[in-house]
Amino acid sequence: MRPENIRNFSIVAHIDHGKSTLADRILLQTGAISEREFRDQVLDDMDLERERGITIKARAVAIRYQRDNEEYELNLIDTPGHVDFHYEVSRSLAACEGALLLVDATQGVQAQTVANAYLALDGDLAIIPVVNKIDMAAARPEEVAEEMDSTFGFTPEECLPCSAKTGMGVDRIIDAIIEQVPPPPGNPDDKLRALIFDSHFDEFRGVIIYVRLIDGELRKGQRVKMLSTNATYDVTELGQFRPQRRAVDSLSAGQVGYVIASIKDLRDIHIGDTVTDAANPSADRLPGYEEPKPMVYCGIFPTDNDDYDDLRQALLKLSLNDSSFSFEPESNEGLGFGFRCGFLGMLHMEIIAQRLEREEDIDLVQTAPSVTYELGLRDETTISINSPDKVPDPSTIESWSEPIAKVSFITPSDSIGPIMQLCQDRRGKYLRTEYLSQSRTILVYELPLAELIVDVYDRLKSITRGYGTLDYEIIGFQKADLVKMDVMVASEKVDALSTIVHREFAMKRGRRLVQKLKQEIERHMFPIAVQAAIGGKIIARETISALRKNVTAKCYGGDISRKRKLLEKQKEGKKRMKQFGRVEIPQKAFLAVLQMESE
Ligand SMILES: Nc1nc2c(ncn2[C@@H]2O[C@H](COP(=O)(O)OP(=O)(O)OP(=O)(O)O)[C@@H](O)[C@H]2O)c(=O)[nH]1
Repeated sequence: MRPENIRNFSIVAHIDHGKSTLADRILLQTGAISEREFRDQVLDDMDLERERGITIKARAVAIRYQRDNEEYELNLIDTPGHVDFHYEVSRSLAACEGALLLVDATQGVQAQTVANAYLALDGDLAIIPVVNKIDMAAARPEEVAEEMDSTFGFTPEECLPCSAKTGMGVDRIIDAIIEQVPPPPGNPDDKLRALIFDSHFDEFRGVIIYVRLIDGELRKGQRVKMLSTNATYDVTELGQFRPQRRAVDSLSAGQVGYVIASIKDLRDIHIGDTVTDAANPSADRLPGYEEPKPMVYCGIFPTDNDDYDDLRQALLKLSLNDSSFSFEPESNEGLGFGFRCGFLGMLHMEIIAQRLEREEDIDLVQTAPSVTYELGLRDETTISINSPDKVPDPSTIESWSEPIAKVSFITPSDSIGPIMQLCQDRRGKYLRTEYLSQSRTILVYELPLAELIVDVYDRLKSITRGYGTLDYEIIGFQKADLVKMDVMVASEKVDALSTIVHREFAMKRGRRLVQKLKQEIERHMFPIAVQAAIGGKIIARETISALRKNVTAKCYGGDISRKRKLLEKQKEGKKRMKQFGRVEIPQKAFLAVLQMESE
């Protein structure tokens, strides 16, 4: 295929604005899939994605399309739409020359519409604005076109109206792709340079990498070299998804396709790397991308410790297909053996936890999320920690830094007050307000990531009755007055209950924590002091008074079977108790604290 007849494009949109439906509709209208296949959304091929309506992994489909006696190849590169997956969007966009910016005519411009539009603009892509769902009674296409004008400067005439559901307006979109997206620039006669923009692990074929050829030609059987690692591989198969996998003998400059080369481990592949010919290599590396680091951590423990090995296997399998997910063994006095897992964000965490429970059938205990902190030590070294038990002796710590997110809220204007209050309560720093239209506003704040992940998203939804959306990016680390808060039960320090808190909130949180523990720990034969402390100084205290608990006391009368049942139940309960000095702490108490939301 000549580069002049190739168009590489993506669809970017806020969640649920109809990206997958439009993608499928384009495939249907160009004859790539049948009416029946259209009904089973082909681009989202993971069950879980379909259920949540979120496209997680980027995929590419090559469409052959005939117009005016010319054959075109339209490569549609799919992108995820959620906040946690920005980096996947930008790496998919790096393989494109154009993007459809899709907006729901009933919802208007939302937080991820703005974020994705900027990613496309940063990548110098031709943007075609599309207003979708015009078949709906609640559609307000004129108003939404106005928002596109005030936010991005697209005139109402430039915005193409369509209904991905009925197919109305979709032909015009296909024409616009051919007319407005520039053909790929590369040279088929130059040395091979191909960009790896995605990869996934196939149980049967091993690693499958997705490439966009910039220059030259890639052939079956060719020995290729990865420029960042110098590793070489023989291409055993290459081809395109149309949308089924179809092998070809060669791909040339401008084309998009997949490569299979007996690569065993996803970790051998660097997304953003340049593939070249091993015998005749190009020296020029394409601009790559930096892999995102996990920012949000939580502990995942099997409810039943016998499931530990199964859980480890399951995590390993997941990490094979998702290089941004990490895990390492962790043990906790209260919860036993488990893993500390790292995620890009809250949604990423939720998806992985759900997948584990559903696909692997393992009951899990998940602790409250925390973030990565950077600690400057007195010996002038810096360490990163992602869990309170890794905090060194306080006397060695010079400073604490925490990740800061720039958060953009798009909200109905009448909710601005409560959202500003929410951000202030969460140590937020106000940046600016922009007006999107008469009734909707963009509000921008800096918030510590640790505060953002607690409940800001849920609170936004309830404040705005579901109409508010947010998007964030990590802008760096900032110094903060953080401390490690310890918990003592009957004078014994319980490491598993330590947390990292801002000094300003330590008192309040400490008080809540000891109250909670008081409720969860049963009375013993002696009084028990429950204390929260910072660096040896007690900041909160509760006392559990002494009482001899007799669970059968209420069962007067002769009902021996009921008595026995109660005693057995009590025995079972005991199994999940941990002894700390003279005190038994139930697993429930650890969870109550580890899952407690900070306020
Ligand atoms: N009435 C109407 N509904 C539509 C239209 N396009 C999409 N939808 C519906 O809107 C919902 C979301 O559509 P999707 O295509 O899954 O949205 P998406 O943007 O791919 O969502 P993510 O994968 O979560 O990013 C689905 O229920 C679609 O059936 C349209 O033009 N008209």
